[in-house]
Amino acid sequence: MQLEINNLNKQYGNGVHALKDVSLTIGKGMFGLLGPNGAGKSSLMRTLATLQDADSGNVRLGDIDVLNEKDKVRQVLGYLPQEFGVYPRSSAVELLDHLALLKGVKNTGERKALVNYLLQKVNLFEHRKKAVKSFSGGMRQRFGIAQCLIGNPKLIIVDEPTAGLDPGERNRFYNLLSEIGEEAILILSTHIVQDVRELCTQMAIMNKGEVLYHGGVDQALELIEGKVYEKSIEKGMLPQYRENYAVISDKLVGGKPLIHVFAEEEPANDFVKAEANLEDVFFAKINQLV
Ligand SMILES: Nc1ncnc2c1ncn2[C@@H]1O[C@H](COP(=O)(O)OP(=O)(O)OP(=O)(O)O)[C@@H](O)[C@H]1O
Repeated sequence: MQLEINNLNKQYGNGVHALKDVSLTIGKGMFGLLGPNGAGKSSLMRTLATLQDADSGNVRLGDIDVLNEKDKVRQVLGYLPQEFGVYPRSSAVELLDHLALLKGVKNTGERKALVNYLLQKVNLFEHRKKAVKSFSGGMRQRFGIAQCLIGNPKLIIVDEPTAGLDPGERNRFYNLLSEIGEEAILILSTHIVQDVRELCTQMAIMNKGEVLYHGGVDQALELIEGKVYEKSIEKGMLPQYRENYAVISDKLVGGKPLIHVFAEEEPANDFVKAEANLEDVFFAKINQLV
C-alpha cells in the first residue's frame, strides 16, 4: 500500500498559503517530514488525518480516496497530534479502554487483552493505574503511540512527537517508533533533524508550504557532499561571516561558534572541508543554495 499525495493546496482565511501544490509518494516504513515551524507540516498532517479539508488536489491511500472517503481512512489511521489535548484524570488503562471502545473494539475481553498488549508494547504497563495527567512528557508520548495503534492502523501519523523530550526519553521513543514503523506507513513530522537522521530512510523537506526535497536521506546528503566547509571563529565575527559566506549553520563548540558554510569551491581563510550532515542539507535547501 502507498500513500499518494497529488498537488495538494490549502489557503487559510487569513491569506496564508500553507500548502502549495504538495505532491509526495510515501511507501511502507518510516518517512520523515522535515521543516521549520510554520512550514505547513501540521496542515498536511491534519489533512491526511481527515481533520481538515484541502482546497484542491487529491490523496490516495491504496484504493481509498482520502479526501472524500474519510470514514474509510479513519478505520485504518493512527494519529498522534502535536497537541494531544487535555489530559484527563483517568488512568492509562481506563483511557485506553475507552478509546478502544470508541474505535469499535466492542468485546470486553478482547478490549482488555488489547489494552494490556498496548501498555506492554509502549512500556507503560507498570504505570497503567496512574493518571495520564501525572505522566512525564515521554510517558505521554508513549501513551499517545499506544492509542495510535488501536485497530492496527495502516497509516500512522505522528506530528512533532519528540519536541520537549529529554535525551533519554527521546531515545526510548525512537526505539518504539522504529519498531512500529516497519509494519505500516509511518509519517514522522518534525523540525528536529536528528529525528529524521536516526529513524528514516525516505524524507521530504518542506518550507513555506512547498516541498523542497523528496527522496532518500542518503541522496539528500549527496546533494551537498564535498561542498560544506567549517571553521571555528570568534564570537563577535559571526555577522561578518554571514555577510561574506553562505553560512548554513553555526553551533557553539567549546564556547566558540563553529560555522558550516556552503561553497562550490574551497573558500580561502582557513576553512576545512566538513563532513556534510542532514542539518546542512536542511539549511542549504531552505536557503535555496542547492
Ligand atoms: N487555522 C489556521 N488559520 C490560519 N493560519 C493557519 C492556521 N493553521 C496554520 N496556519 C498558518 O499556516 C502556516 C503553516 O502552519 P502549520 O501549523 O501547518 O506549520 P508547521 O510546519 O506544522 O509548523 P508548527 O510546527 O509551528 O506547527 C503557518 O504560517 C501558520 O501560521
